[in-house]
Amino acid sequence: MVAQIIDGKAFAAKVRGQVAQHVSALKAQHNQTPGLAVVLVGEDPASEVYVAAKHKATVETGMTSFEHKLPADVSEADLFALIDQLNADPDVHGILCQFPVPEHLSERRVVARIDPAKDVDGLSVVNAGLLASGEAGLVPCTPLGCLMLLRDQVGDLTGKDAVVVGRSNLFGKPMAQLLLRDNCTVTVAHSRSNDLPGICKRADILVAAVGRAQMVQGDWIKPGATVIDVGITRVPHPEKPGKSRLIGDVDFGPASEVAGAITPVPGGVGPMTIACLLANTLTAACRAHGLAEPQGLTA
Ligand SMILES: Nc1nc2c(c(=O)[nH]1)N[C@@H](CN(C=O)c1ccc(C(=O)N[C@@H](CCC(=O)O)C(=O)O)cc1)CN2
Repeated sequence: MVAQIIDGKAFAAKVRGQVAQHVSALKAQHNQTPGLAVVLVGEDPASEVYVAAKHKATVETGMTSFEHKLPADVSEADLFALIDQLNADPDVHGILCQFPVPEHLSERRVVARIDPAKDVDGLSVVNAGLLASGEAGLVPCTPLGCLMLLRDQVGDLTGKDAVVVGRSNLFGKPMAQLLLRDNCTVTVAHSRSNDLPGICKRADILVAAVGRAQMVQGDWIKPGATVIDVGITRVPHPEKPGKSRLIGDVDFGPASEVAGAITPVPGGVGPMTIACLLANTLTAACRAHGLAEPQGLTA
């Protein structure tokens, strides 16, 4: 079997197009423009690239982008003062602080300071609780993107055996909640699970987010399974000295000979993260103005 390659880049472009259409209607019918504020602390090169990509995508979909760059040694008090100001700003519907933050700051405390209704990363305890209790909140962007790819690829997920490898608050736990909400039978496994290969081999849907490059082997995969690879590790390029390339948590070559469908790295899950951030910002703006939420762009 040769797996179908799931084109996350193309799907993300489709989602961004849908967001842009809704934004245009929101402006025309209600004179409202969704606004996203991104806070970057310090000068981490990868974070600067992601923040620039978020700004570009926000503007391209017709939303307002507010960028705030703070020095690496900013105090927690000064960062919180900015977040408080953004929480109170009616033109700002979504707020996020790009991670990682410098060591003297706590990601948990930063997220907790953001108004849950504007927490478009969906990482606050309030939004995690809403997701776990099946209520409407804001869902973390990468799991939401994976769910959209799975619904598009598989159709109805009811009754499928889904295995999520990884148990982080950022990804594994919300991914498991979303799959459960779509009626999958969900197992959350991790690097210390007994017989990880055997657990993975039961999965109709295998989501790998363990954070170890190429850990999931081809012979761990059930023939015909749908495999979603969330890992992104930058490694030296084997053939181009001085260059690097990205690899996932799944050993792609052997896995794609067994799976029915698989996301590549890059070009799979990654682009969905920013597309879903825009979708969440639109959802937050609609809720703030008491308007109907966009269909198909939420969980
Ligand atoms: N506050 C947040 N911080 C971080 C998040 C997040 O969701 N919220 N996620 C990551 C970084 N990230 C977005 O912020 C992100 C990561 C990867 C991609 C992406 O499109 N990756 C491409 C490859 C890009 C490349 O060539 O380097 C892919 O996988 O195809 C988008 C966004 C950490 N911080």
